[in-house]
Amino acid sequence: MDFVDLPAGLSLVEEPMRGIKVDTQLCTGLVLEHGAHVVEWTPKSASDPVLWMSEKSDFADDKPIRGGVPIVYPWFGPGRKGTEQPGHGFGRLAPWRLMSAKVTDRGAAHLVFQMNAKDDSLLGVNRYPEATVELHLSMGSVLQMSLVVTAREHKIDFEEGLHTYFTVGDVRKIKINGLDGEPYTDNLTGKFHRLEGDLTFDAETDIRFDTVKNPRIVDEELARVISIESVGASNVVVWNPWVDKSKAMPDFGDDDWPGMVCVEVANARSGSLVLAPGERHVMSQVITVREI
Ligand SMILES: O=P(O)(O)OC[C@H]1O[C@H](O)[C@H](O)[C@@H](O)[C@@H]1O
Repeated sequence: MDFVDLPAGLSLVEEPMRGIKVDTQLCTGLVLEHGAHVVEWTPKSASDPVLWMSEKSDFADDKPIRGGVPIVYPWFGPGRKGTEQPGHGFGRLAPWRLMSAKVTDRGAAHLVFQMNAKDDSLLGVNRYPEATVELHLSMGSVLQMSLVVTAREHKIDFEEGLHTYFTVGDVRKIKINGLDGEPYTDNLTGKFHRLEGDLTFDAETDIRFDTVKNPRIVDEELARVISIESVGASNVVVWNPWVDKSKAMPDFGDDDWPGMVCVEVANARSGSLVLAPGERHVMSQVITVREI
C-alpha cells in the first residue's frame, strides 16, 4: 500500500483496519489488507447492502472477520483430515499487500492484492512460500473476484473458497435456484442427497454441492435476485447457522441469522486442487444484483 499510488475514487483508511475505501460513480466498497477482505460492496443502484457484515465482528490481526467475503485458503473448514487449524486456513488471517490499484473512466475499481510472502510471523509457520496467492478484484456495478494461486518450486495440494455473506430480507422466505438436480453433502449429517427444485431454508443449513452450476438468490422481500457466477470452482457451499449456532458464535448476533446467507464458491474436499511447480489456477466469481 505504501508503494501504490491511489487514483481518484480510492482512499486509504485505517479503521476498522487498514484498507482501501472505494467510492466511484458505480459503487462504494471497502477492502482490508487483513485477509484481502472485501467488507463492503454496494452498487449505487442498490437500496440495501449486498454483502452482510456482523456488527459484532472482530477486527484484529489474529481473528477472522465475520461477514463480507472471507478468503478460504489453503484448507476449507478443518480441512480434509478434519484437524487443520486455523479453521478455513490462514488466508483470511494473513496480511495481504496491495500490488496495483486502478479506476476505469466508468468508475470500476481494479485492485490486486498478494498474500504477504514475507510475513509468516503471524501464525509462526512458514507456509506462504509454497505458492503465490493473489486476489484480483473488480468493483463496479458488478463485483468480480478471482483467487489466483501459482505453485512455486514444489507441487501443492489445497482447498479454497470465496466465502461470501449475502444480506437477505429473511432467509426463511428466500429461495436459491439454479441448483435443481445437483448432488450435495449435508455437512451436519455427512449424508449425500440430490436437490429437487429450489433450495429453501427451515433449519440450520450447511451443505456442499458438487456442481459447476451457478446459484441465484431470489429475494422477494428485498425485491432482488443476486446471481453468483463462477469459473474454476467445483463446489458451492450454502450456510445459515440458524438459532443455536448463532448463539454459540461470539462474533455473530443472536438474532442476526434471518438476515444473511452464505453462498460460497469453492474447491473443497473431493474438489481440492493439485498444482505442479509453476502451474496456476484461477477461481472466479462474478456477483450481479438485479431488481425484481
Ligand atoms: O465460523 P467460520 O470458521 O467462519 O465458518 C463458518 C461456516 O463456514 C462454512 O460455511 C462451513 O461449511 C461451515 O461449517 C462453517 O460453520
